[in-house]
Amino acid sequence: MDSKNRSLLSSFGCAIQGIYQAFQQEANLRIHFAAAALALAAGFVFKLAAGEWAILLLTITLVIFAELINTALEANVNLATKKQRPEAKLAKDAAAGAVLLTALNAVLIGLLIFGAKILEFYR
Ligand SMILES: Nc1ncnc2c1ncn2[C@@H]1O[C@H](COP(=O)(O)OP(=O)(O)OP(=O)(O)O)[C@@H](O)[C@H]1O
Repeated sequence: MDSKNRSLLSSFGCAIQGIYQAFQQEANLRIHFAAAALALAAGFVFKLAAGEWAILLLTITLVIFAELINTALEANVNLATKKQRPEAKLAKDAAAGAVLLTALNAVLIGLLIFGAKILEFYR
């Protein structure tokens, strides 16, 4: 294997390791993965259409993406300073706000996709 392919493979390995480490350390990320698993299972139960699957997968990816960026940013801030700094607070709170927005969006998308189907199921 040439060095370019090896470094591509090792970058991929680092990325997977990053997701795994964040999963181990961040309770919120575990909650997002659990919610994603539930939503995917519900998708199979309710036999979603292709367009609905696309929106659901995009929504799940967006939440997990935001939580991973939030984790990376938190680690970076903690590395940069151990002191209480307004800039550190802004960085952490803005990143947490980004996660909150994606999570609220996910709840709305979940209601739009599954709300009517669940009501129909119980009718
Ligand atoms: N160095 C700092 N300077 C000023 N405020 C900080 C600093 N570190 C953290 N904070 C504030 O304290 C809050 C909690 O910080 P913490 O590092 O525990 O992260 P968190 O947002 O609780 O994330 P998690 O629970 O996922 O680790 C932050 O949202 C921020 O408002």
